[in-house]
Amino acid sequence: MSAIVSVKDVNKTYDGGFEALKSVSLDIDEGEVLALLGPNGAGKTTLISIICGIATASSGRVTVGGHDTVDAYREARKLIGLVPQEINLEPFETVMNTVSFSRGLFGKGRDDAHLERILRDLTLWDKKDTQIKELSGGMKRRVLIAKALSHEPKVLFLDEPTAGVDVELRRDMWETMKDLKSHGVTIILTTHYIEEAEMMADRIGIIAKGEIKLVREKDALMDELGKKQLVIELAEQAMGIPESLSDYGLSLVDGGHEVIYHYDSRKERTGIIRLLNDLQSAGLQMSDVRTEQSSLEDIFVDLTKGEAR
Ligand SMILES: Nc1ncnc2c1ncn2[C@@H]1O[C@H](COP(=O)(O)OP(=O)(O)OP(=O)(O)O)[C@@H](O)[C@H]1O
Repeated sequence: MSAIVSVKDVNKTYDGGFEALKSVSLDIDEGEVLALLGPNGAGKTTLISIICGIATASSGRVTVGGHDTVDAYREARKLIGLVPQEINLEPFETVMNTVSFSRGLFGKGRDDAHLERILRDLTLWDKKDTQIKELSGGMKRRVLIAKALSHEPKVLFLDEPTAGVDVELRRDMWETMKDLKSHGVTIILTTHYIEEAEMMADRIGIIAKGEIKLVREKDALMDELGKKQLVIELAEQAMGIPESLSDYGLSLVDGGHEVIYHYDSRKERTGIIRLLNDLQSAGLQMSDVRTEQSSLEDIFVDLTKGEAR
């Protein structure tokens, strides 16, 4: 896969001297879904705004489809669809006019079939002649997506697309995103919902205090940083860990009713079988065994500890 968006060493200092981005470099591959996670004020919107050419970087370079977002702004911008955080629609306009006007702004010729397809995909077709002011909040969000897709962009930026929407609509939005991905659209998504990143993303980027802390394949990230533990429930309360088991680094929890063993699931030998045998030899009877893995949320909290501002 080749990078469709390339961010090289971007810095952003706002008037007043606040450094919102510090040496940010990031390549986004064609067709992938990248989720950008970060606490409030981390710099996510600033980064998206710079890539979309709405804000200017203080230094560094961004290209989209090989076009420099400053020197070749128009070409770069044509490839991008942006779904902003805030709903900024004209209340008296109809859905269809809103979407077709947006297409026109990018100099694209009329294509009724394309607009119909987008509106149908987003279950807005029945509302095509309805004025924006008569739509629910969730429908307005979908209009924002339709608008962003009207000029057939290759890269779609979604800035917290499901903030404040109900569970059902959130699921609909996820379906929409999956559908767009299957049509080859590259998606960059900012979100506070870890579950959303876990569900949708191929790669996860974590940003805090204006710096990219890491960018990694989601599965690899969960494997690498997701600590695994084996929880062994004891049939009878134990008063302590027997001396013969001291090498395992076990902890006794739940008032002596559970033993916890941390292990690395990527190793060929996890030590689990040997431990279970040794527990038995030490006279500890087990009533149940389960494994637990830390979630993306645990990983995120670990990496951004104390970084919110
Ligand atoms: N126009 C501006 N002038 C000065 N400072 C700004 C401006 N826009 C943003 N900032 C500051 O830059 C930092 C990053 O803001 P940004 O909106 O990029 O964060 P974010 O990660 O998108 O946050 P959130 O999750 O709350 O939307 C914040 O401290 C913010 O106050």
